[in-house]
Amino acid sequence: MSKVQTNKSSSFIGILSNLIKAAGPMGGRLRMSLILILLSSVFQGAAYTCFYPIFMNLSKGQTEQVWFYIWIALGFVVISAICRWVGQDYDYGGFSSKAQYELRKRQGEKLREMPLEFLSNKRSGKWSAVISNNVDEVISYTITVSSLMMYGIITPISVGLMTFFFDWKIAIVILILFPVIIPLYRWRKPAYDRGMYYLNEVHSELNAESIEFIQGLPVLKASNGIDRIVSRLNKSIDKVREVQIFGHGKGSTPNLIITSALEVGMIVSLGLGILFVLKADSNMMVMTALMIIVIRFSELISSFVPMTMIFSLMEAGYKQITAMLTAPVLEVKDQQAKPTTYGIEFKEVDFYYEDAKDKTLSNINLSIAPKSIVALVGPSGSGKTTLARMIMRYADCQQGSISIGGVDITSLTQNDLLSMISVVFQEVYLFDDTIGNNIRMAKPSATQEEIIDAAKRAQCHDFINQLPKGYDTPIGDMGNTLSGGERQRISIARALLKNAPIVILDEPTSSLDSLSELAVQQAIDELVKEKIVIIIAHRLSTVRGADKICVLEQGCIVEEGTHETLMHKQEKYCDLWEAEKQIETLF
Ligand SMILES: Nc1ncnc2c1ncn2[C@@H]1O[C@H](COP(=O)(O)OP(=O)(O)OP(=O)(O)O)[C@@H](O)[C@H]1O
Repeated sequence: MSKVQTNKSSSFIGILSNLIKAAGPMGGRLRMSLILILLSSVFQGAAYTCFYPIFMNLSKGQTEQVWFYIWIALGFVVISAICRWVGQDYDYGGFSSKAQYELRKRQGEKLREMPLEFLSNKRSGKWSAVISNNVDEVISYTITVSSLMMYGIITPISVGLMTFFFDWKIAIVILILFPVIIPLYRWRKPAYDRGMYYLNEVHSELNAESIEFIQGLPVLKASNGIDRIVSRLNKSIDKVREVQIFGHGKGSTPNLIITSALEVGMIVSLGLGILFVLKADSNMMVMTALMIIVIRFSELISSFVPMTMIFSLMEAGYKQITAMLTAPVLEVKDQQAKPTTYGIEFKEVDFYYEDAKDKTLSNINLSIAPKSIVALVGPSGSGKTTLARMIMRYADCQQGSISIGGVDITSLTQNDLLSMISVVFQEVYLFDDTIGNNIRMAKPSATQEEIIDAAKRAQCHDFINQLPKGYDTPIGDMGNTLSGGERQRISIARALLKNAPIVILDEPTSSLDSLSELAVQQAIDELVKEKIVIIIAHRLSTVRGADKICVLEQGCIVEEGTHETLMHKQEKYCDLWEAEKQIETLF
């Protein structure tokens, strides 16, 4: 995730303008709602200000004037209420939900454009937190929080300013409060922002760890590896606790200081008011009105302080959303049409993962002829999977180029590029849908006959037919009753339906028993007919017949050729082959 500026704090107006930006196409409606709520708080202030003439005229016994100002006050209250109702229509009129919907759609599109490298396990937890939690924080509460803040600050300021019409000394007494609150608020805001930013970060991390933990639970239980992951999860939970304790410690004291300063300020206001009355500089009735107003303000202003922290939380969420929406995407440079031939060419390719210290692939030069089978072999971590992923533009290489049919893959749209490639992974992901729809995913327009044909060729038609609802059986209803081999054959049926000219096989049979392996191998044989095949293999015996075998070591291709030529050379490949034979004789 790109770095978020934690040191730069926005002003109140700056945050509002960011929230308006986050609302996207609903931003105009939000701006109007905020203006209406601002007007509502000003008219509320005007209604309070009417207390002065009401009380002044009451003391003079001028009943008509009293009624006149009561009606004016009522008028202001009604206007204030109308502005508030229309303003809050942003929430109850469904605009806020629409803004969330649009923002999440924008994020979904962004995810599609991001390099797959950005969607690795660790980050997917972060992105899921941004899409679910941050969008909710930033959009759902904008009106509620902004209203409380405006009524807490704009209403008292308006009363203070309007009081000048009646008694300038009392007006100054009211406005004295604000030079106290505003610097205190400005002093604390960067710390609140930082606290909320870190809270956001540790929540995202916790989200990522929880997802990984839940998804990996069956494997973890089986492999006795649960303690290690639980300790990672616990570490994330501890971090959240630490940040919360730190935040509460840092936040509570200044909050208490601000709230106490306000209370003292109000008592000072009243004291000064009484002093003016005693010195006969001010009217007793103006003083009575001031007391009512100040008591009412204490409620309004006290809600302002906690709201500032929620505002910081919203700002932190906004920064995460912005970081996501501005994350780098896979750009299509000099867009070109999809090629008609599919030979693959790596030219002097260097690649390193964002967080890696060394190159993962170094100076890769590789030609894969149309309709040929190329096997990638080598020790674990040598870069086989990374090399194969580069063909799908998992991420862009930092040096060199990769082309298909003479067209640089960076000149192809993602749809065009991915339409040419089928991948069969070791781990099969089946979506929470019916078996038929899981196969159809590869070609949404496919007819039922095409799906059945693909399933037959992938050796899975018979077991699907035996299920109570056949192809309409929901995957979710089956729990874990599908075997690894059956899941793998469904994924091969998907690839067969897609009928892409390039097939990448990422050790699809390595975790299967020999019976399943045989069925899956038959399905693979059907899939790879007349295709370019790139196969990542641990067991050399499975790729003996490949047209080209590339041996990788520390990100470099150190040998390439057929099985026979490499055996003849008696170097790296030959050593790996001999080692494999020795292991086989042990079992
Ligand atoms: N998403 C990633 N971010 C950072 N480093 C990664 C990532 N994926 C792989 N690596 C690192 O890149 C190197 C090559 O990994 P890769 O998976 O390509 O090797 P491999 O030969 O396919 O290994 P294996 O046979 O164990 O699957 C390893 O050091 C690995 O830790």
